[in-house]
Amino acid sequence: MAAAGATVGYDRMKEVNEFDNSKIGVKGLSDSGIATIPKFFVHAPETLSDLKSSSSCTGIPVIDLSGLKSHLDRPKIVEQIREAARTWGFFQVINHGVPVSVLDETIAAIKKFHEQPTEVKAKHYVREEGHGVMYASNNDLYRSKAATWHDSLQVWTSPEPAKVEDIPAVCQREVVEWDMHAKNVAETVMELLCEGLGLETGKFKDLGYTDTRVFLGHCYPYCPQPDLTMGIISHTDYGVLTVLLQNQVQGLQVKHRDEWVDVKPLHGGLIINIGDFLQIISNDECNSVQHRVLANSSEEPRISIVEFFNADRRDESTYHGPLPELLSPEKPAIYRNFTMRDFHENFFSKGIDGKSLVEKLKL
Ligand SMILES: O=C(O)CCC(=O)C(=O)O
Ligand SMILES: [Fe+2]
Repeated sequence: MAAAGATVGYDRMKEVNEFDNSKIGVKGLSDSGIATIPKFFVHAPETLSDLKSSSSCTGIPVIDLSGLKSHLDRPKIVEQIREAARTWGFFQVINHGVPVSVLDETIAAIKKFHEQPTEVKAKHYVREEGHGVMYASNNDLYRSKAATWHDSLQVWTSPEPAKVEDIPAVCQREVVEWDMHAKNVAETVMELLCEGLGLETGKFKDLGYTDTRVFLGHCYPYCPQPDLTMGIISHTDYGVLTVLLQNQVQGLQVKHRDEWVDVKPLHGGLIINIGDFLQIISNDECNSVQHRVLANSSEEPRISIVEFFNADRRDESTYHGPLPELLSPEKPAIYRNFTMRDFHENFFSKGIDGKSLVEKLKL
């Protein structure tokens, strides 16, 4: 008898391989006009039963950075960021210094990349994570239980930057420029977080957290059966901090007080979220929160630009852990010390979903 859920004669791995080898991505499937999605995209009933946003709350905090240079406003901004990092783990910043025209141009360039004909994009289609440029559908296609409805262009920008000529021509200038803008915003936010946590000025910058970066340009094309799959499954980001830019197509949700809350598009805003690494070294003063993207039911593709900031993974032997400055007899360490080797082994063994990285390092 076949196992529950399995269909006699269905060879999942064969279908996944055929899809991967075709290099058409979900954008290609969507453009072909299919009315039903291939079975390997269909998620388990537990995932699908919980797809609607259940919260009536207005959404993640929006923090205006325009008063940063004012001695009166700065302490208020520091407090807002500290509070948002602790409670929501997600917030939007406005008046962050990056011109809105740059946000629009970056989104447009990534959209253009994904809208090129398959044969043009196929030249970049590879599965070699960790360096250079990689365009693929579902970075975790061979590790996940079910595939999700998105394709991504991934560019490693620092400390070992991809060769500029390897970045697709339609978005080369925009990717390189965005990397610098995202770095500036991350430096500002990390500095404000340092202030809020009572850490020495420049602590996160000195630790090199804005020098280790990966750029991702996701595309969530129209999905004909959005109730059967996901855009990206629920996960936490594993690094220090993420800077996220989205177009006007809704889909991102964050978990807050056990409910899914929509992150509504805010033109001109940039979303910031805390990763597992920062939750651990801040000894839970900052929170790395579960988030996910619903499969896109609108004709317009959802585009998001994600820049991950992390500790330098080349140094495998230095120990990281809760910062001693944040510990006291009342607030003892919640996590054990770890090396980046430990951290990455744990990350890749867990797959993208689950909260287990933080859990595994708990004392
Ligand atoms: O597309 C988005 O808005 C979120 C993407 C995301 O969570 C990720 O790449 O880790
Ligand atoms: Fe994420």
